[in-house]
Amino acid sequence: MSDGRIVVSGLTKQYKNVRAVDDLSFTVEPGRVTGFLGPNGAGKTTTLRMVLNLVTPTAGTATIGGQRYADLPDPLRTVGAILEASAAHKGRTGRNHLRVICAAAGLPDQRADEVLELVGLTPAAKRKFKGFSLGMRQRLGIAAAMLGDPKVLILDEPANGLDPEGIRWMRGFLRNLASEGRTVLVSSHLLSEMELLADDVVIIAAGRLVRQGPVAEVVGSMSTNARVRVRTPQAELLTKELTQAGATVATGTDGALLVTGVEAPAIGAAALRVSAELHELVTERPDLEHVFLELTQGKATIR
Ligand SMILES: Nc1ncnc2c1ncn2[C@@H]1O[C@H](COP(=O)(O)OP(=O)(O)OP(=O)(O)O)[C@@H](O)[C@H]1O
Repeated sequence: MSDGRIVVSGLTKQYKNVRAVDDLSFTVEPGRVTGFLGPNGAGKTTTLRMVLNLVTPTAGTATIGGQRYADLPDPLRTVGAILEASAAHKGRTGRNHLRVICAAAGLPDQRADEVLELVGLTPAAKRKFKGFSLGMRQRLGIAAAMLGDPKVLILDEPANGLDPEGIRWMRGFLRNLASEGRTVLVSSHLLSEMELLADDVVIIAAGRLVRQGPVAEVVGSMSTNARVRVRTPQAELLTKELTQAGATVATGTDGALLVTGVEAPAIGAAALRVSAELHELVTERPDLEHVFLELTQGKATIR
């Protein structure tokens, strides 16, 4: 096993009526947290399942450190994964849940306590799973994934339902794992979550790749279309002046002008030139989640 890089190449999964994953290719680098992002039903879980050899691809390959999961000599110590955070016996304590996994994987019992410590669950070690909050369940899932001290971590929606404090903890935890040189792949359907957690992002919709790159770059490319909201009694006059300056002007339902293509200072200057009185001049950055939905929705058919 070399570096823990995940390479997905031409991966496809055709269910009876649904092409859940469609010729998907991307790379996940070690030493970074990569967000795997897509709306519900985009094919994230199916992709992760194929990477982990739980679903057989219709076409294409997925490798981890150059090998398919099925060919890894010691998969549990190479890859840790959670596909469902809340899967544990209700009456069992957190520690016992982990010990059962240790026993099955041939790991020493003490490893259970080590990973509980790692995820900050030591105080709750003796509590029964049924009393765990969602955040604690997520942490326990991560603890289980860490049992084999894996080089690669694959987490399906680990931040789902976490409060801001939980997300902050998750960020620190995942960053730390990446800084140790591990490969960390986390899925989510929320861009805002990935902005907080990930270095890189792979966006899919309807089983296909939409964007891939550093999260700041991808988000930057999505938020360029700022719009300025302008209210003036001389709407017609200002519209003419702005259009001549290369702007696109639409009128909102409330009569305000919605201007794209020029920034607020240029609009102020245009208003001054034609002596238009300004009652409102507000730059509206598009809500990223909204842009993300637009970016992905166009691709989604009924699935
Ligand atoms: N075993 C299966 N048989 C038939 N269709 C399936 C099966 N598993 C998934 N699908 C379909 O494949 C598509 C992709 O599902 P998948 O669970 O991979 O998406 P996802 O991005 O993980 O979504 P979510 O965030 O809702 O879990 C969906 O349309 C789903 O209904």
